[in-house]
Amino acid sequence: MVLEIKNISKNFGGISALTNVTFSVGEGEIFGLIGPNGAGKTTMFNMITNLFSPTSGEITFADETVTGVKPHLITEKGICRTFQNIRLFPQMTSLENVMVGGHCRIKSGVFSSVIRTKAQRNEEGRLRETAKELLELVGLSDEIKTAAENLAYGQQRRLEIARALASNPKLLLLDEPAAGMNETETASLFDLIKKIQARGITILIIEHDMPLVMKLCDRIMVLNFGKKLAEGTPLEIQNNQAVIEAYLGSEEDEESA
Ligand SMILES: Nc1ncnc2c1ncn2[C@@H]1O[C@H](COP(=O)(O)OP(=O)(O)OP(=O)(O)O)[C@@H](O)[C@H]1O
Repeated sequence: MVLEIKNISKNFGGISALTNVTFSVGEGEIFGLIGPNGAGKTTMFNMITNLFSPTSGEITFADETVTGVKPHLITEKGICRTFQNIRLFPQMTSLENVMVGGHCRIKSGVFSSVIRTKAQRNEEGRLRETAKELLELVGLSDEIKTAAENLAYGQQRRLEIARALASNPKLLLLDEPAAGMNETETASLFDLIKKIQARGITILIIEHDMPLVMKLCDRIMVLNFGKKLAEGTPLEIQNNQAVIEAYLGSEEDEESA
């Protein structure tokens, strides 16, 4: 297993955002994390990337404990994420945004950056080539010089994925990548995520677009009120009575609200 989550709990003051959640993700899998609003999905991503530390429990990545490891070191170990709210540098070009994402793989230090040694220029050249290749992968080859703020919404989401890939992750966490996308954009997102999987990258995805989740994921875990409600293949999840009730319940709540 690439990622093992063991009995993770997280309390924010009096709120139990996660309670004793255990699951694992196998190498090369696309694993879906679903559940009603406020179920604890983003909190789980924040635990894995150690943006917040868990109240209790353990997380291992490639058989190594990563609980308590600083976020930038987590990236170095090979875990990278995108955020629910797009976090690009708006005035930088697409190419520059992706190059920033690859910066953690640069070895040259401050001194060589200042005097721009040959080694440093070579490294920057490699970074630029990788960034171009990733922009091609996500379908943004024609927008290399476009400032991120001038890209269409769906393009910005794909740029975020390219930037995350620039850190050369083994595990990619995608937080609602289809949010705000139209049907055509969602269809091309599906193809993109499959291409990323074909590169041998394991994917953990939070997504509310159920048709996309069911088509895309190898396995799915459902969270409800911070607890694991169910885990299984898309077919098992669709036929799980507790899951059906949790979703119908939340829809009825929304209707009566
Ligand atoms: N930093 C925080 N401080 C206090 N409470 C928090 C914090 N982050 C999350 N929570 C609470 O933890 C619970 C789970 O939130 P979380 O954002 O993980 O849910 P989610 O499943 O990702 O929801 P959504 O689908 O709406 O994004 C919620 O009750 C939320 O208010």
